[in-house]
Amino acid sequence: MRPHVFDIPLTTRFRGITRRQGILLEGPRGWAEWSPFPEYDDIESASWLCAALEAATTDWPRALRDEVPVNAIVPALPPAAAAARVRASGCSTAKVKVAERGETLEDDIARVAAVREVLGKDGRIRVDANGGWDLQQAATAIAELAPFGLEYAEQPCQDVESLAALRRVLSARGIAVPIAADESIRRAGDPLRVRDAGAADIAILKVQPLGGVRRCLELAEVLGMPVVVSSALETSVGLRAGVALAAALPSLDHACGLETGSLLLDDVTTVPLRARHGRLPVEDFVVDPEALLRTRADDDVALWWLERLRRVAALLPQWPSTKDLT
Ligand SMILES: O=C(O)CCC(=O)C1=CC=C[C@@H](O)[C@@H]1C(=O)O
Ligand SMILES: [Mg+2]
Repeated sequence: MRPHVFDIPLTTRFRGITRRQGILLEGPRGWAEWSPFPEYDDIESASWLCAALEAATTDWPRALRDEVPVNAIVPALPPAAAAARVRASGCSTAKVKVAERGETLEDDIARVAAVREVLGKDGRIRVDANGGWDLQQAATAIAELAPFGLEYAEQPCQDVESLAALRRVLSARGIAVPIAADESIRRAGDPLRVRDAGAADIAILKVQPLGGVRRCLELAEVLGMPVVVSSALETSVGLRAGVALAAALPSLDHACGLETGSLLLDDVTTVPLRARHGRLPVEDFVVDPEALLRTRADDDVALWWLERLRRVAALLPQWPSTKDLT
């Protein structure tokens, strides 16, 4: 499997980064993406590599649908830019980033209000705080945002105990905003703690961090709560795995967070996975050799990623052979 290191600028800053980098690998069953965020250590990055191995060496589980609904993704932008993004997406659900460092609750309210204006009363809005609030701040912020109509609040606080406490506080105050867990599942030693602690109503599942499509299908079953399939900000190669998961889930009641291809300035397939009328097709892709050239990382970046891949592959007993990685 010859690795291709890619480096693609983002259209706008997202989760503190302005470029997306990673490795594409072509295996016997197709192309796979490995793109753990740069600050993740080797152990955490190993489950991302299990997901790539699955994509490269197996076929996707049987698809139960031929397209999947997606949400528009709204980074921490000023209200007018947030509104423009949602309008351009064609989606009737939007996920709005809130609790961004350096911003205030007023910024969040203005952004959510602008998105509600575009979507009208029938559109759905979910917010994602990435654990940026403590319990008190979360209770206040969700109470202020609830009148705009929230489908759910994703990872309002960092730890499982605070999420569980927040659910109790909201329910005692009669605020009917469901809580979704993202980092508390994908970055947790035990992803089932969220269920056992009563910390969430909805589970966010991301294929790469959770080790593959099949692993996510198993997790969805044992978690026993509605799931939302979401991306890890991948190229179309990585997004395809998310689509495969969304297509194979027995029930899919929520739009998926797989519209993030629109945040990349370039992509690697002949037809990039982009939403049309708020949906993505469940279709295979063709990698474009010219796009591979265009998106190729410079030597320093490539060396860093190849070295990282060698170290992390050495942690996986099932990895075919390190000499295949040159
Ligand atoms: O869920 C979506 O609509 C898009 C994906 C998304 O928001 C994220 C992808 C990758 C990293 C994260 O910071 C972020 C998230 O927290 O969900
Ligand atoms: Mg999230």
